[in-house]
Amino acid sequence: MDFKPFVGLDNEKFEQNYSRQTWEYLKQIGLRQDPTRDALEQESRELFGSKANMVTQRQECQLFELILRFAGAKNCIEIGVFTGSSSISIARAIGPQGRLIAIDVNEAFTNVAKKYWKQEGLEDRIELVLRPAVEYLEELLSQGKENFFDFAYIDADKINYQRYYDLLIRLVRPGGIIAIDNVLWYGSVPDVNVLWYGSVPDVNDSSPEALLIRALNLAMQSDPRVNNFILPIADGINLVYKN
Ligand SMILES: C[S@@+](CC[C@H](N)C(=O)[O-])C[C@H]1O[C@@H](n2cnc3c(N)ncnc32)[C@H](O)[C@@H]1O
Repeated sequence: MDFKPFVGLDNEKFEQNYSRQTWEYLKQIGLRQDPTRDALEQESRELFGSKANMVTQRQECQLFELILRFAGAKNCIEIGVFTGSSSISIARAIGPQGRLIAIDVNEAFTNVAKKYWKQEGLEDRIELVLRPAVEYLEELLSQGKENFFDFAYIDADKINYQRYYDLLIRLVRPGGIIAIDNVLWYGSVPDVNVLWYGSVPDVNDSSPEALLIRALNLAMQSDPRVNNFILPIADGINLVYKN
């Protein structure tokens, strides 16, 4: 694959100016206070230890909440619920008339999510599906749900990301949005073949996940069906608008 070198102006200067202090400020002041999320994160840590790092980060949740409110989204689908962080934001944003299909395979994780959905009065807006997501998305297509969803969030097993994208691009309506999490996969996705001011970055992860996400990001950049942008927050979100 040939890469075109980046020829636009860039903002590296600004990014380097974000000191540790600025990042702390952004975390403390740039995000809304959210006691439910405080409790959910603490409980996830107590119950599941380091797996709690899977919780979708607050800045992403906040961003989804705003995007969905702007878009007036009603029918949403999420792959990867864990203890409910992102589903709470989606369900809040879609309002009482909205519906979120939340898919996961782990009952212990989603029992925690259910507790917080109930506490927030969101349980009527969320349908939990405990099944492997590929199988369920295929079933939705066979039920005629093509072009049905306003928003889809992909945040589950990375190895199936391409399949999730291929299925969701059909299930989401034109004008709808797909958000894909972890598209930088902790910095392992940048490709050694992409030149950076004539030198190569010192990352070259060839794990199946890194290769797969790298290929997906690359293919999406010129996919005529969509318009997209990788946001460098959290572990990278590919925000995809279906044309
Ligand atoms: C990164 S976590 C999701 C985090 C969640 N979005 C949140 O807000 O905290 C990934 C989740 O994907 C689920 N998962 C893994 N493989 C799956 C599959 N094949 N189908 C559906 N869910 C799956 C896991 O059980 C786990 O809860």
